[in-house]
Order: sequence, then structure tokens, then C-alpha cells
Amino acid sequence: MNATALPASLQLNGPGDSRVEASAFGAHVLSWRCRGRERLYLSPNASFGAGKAIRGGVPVIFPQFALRGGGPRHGFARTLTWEADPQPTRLSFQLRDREETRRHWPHRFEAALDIEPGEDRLRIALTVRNSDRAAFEFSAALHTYLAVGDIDATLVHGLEDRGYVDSAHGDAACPPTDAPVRFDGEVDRIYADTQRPLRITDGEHMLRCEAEGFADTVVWNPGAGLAAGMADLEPDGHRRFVCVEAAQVLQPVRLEPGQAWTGAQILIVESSSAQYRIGG
Ligand SMILES: O=P(O)(O)OC[C@H]1O[C@@H](O)[C@H](O)[C@@H](O)[C@@H]1O
Repeated sequence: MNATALPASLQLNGPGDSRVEASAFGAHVLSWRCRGRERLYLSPNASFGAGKAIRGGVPVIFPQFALRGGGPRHGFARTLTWEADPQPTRLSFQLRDREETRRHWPHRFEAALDIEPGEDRLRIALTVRNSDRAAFEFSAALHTYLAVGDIDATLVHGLEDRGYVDSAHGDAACPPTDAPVRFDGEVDRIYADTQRPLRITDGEHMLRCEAEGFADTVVWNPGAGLAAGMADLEPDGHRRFVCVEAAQVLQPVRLEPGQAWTGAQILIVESSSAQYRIGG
């Protein structure tokens, strides 16, 4: 990690060799090592600052997704400093409404991010509570950058029978492809109602990805063309990650005063399996 370009971080060892690192800036998971290797991609060119989110790890998207709202792209949560409250078995961060948040989104809220490393897994949970006197709606996502050996060999399994919104092509509604998602250029899709586990393979390794509370899944890789214009990505950096995001985008969450919502993403290391190899 480039220490000068990234904020200070907190570390926590879980069972086995599981070890997570996260920053209070954005409540951003920067690293998760498990079973002998780093499982998240963090760009060596990543930087942070006012309105500048860290490229890689797990950005927290709240209270809006992309430009679907009047505030900053992907919301303000990923570029504000949260309050750290480390616990023995998890890293916890809290964010409450303040002048900077009310400027973009005029609601009183409490958000918490809990990051819990297990022997073969990482659980990341976002909780939002309405502390206002009126109902509000929001979108959210855990914008996870999974490390892969090579994007050309990477497949996302489990979405074969789901239609999707193609954000790369004017939000066109597309039918199911009956095949794993593969990457040979920009892929930017929102899949609705994806309740089952997904499997991400890169020809060598396999990760299972589960979600609770989040109804949608966003799959994103910029491809070579867009990546070349991203200053905080290393040359060919797009080859080293795929974003599989647990998301609530197409149907925003509505909370009445006093109500709370929790969405979680669980990443689970699985051993490689021939049945998931390309062409297998
Ligand atoms: O560059 P950003 O703001 O972190 O966004 C990265 C990508 O995030 C994804 O979630 C979106 O679907 C893409 O459209 C977007 O390009």
C-alpha cells in the first residue's frame, strides 16, 4: 500500500490467518488476507481526500448509487471520516448526519459499518437508522473490488437466469444471458433480486459471495478503454479486479422514523473447482 497516499488504518486479526485492514475515511476496507493471499484489489495509485474516494477495497455507497440522486456520485459516505469503534472481533465505524451530509441529503440518520473476519470469510454489514421525524429513502451498496489473477479468465456464476440493467448502454433492460458473466470490455450491470450465492472464479481460485438485506447485485469492470482514462488505476489495473457489489439500487430502502435496515455482504474462500473453470 502507498502509505503517503492513503489514510491511517486499523487492523484486526480474525481466526486462522484472516486479517482485515480498514480506514475511518469512508469506513473503507482496504485489505483482507485469508488462506494465504490478499482477496481484495487496492490500486497502488489510490489516493483520498475531500470528495475523492479510494480506488479499490470496499467503498461504502450511501445514500445514493451513481448519479441516481442529487448528491455526490455514489453518495457522501465513502468520502467522509467515520467514527471508529473497534471491538474484539470486529472493526466498527459510525457515521451520523452533520452539516456536510445535510447539505446533500436533508435527513437525520445513524449509519454503522461492521467488519468481521472469520476463518474462511469476511462479513461486512451496513446498518442505517432513521433518527429523523419523517420517513426517508436511500440506496446503498458495498462496492467490493475482488482481486483476480486475470480478468480474461474471470467468470461470475449465479446470474445466468437473471435479466439486468445495462448501465454501460443507457440503462437498457437486457434479458438473461444463460451464461456466466465474462469480461471482454466494459461490463457495468445491475441485476435485480439476486438472492442466491454467487461464485467468482479466475481459473485458479474461487470465492463465494453471499448477501443479506441487499436485493441487487452490481457487476462492474471498466475494461481497457475506460481504465486507461482513470488516473488512480495502474496501467492494466482493470485486469486485476472485478467489482461484485451487494446493492440496493433499483428499489430504494424506505425507513420510517426510528426504523433501521441492515444489508450485509459475506465473502467466503472456497477451493478451486474444475467445474467452474472456463469452458468447464
Ligand atoms: O469511479 P467511481 O465513482 O468509483 O465508480 C465506479 C463504478 O461504480 C459502479 O458501481 C458503477 O456501476 C459504474 O458505473 C462506475 O463507473
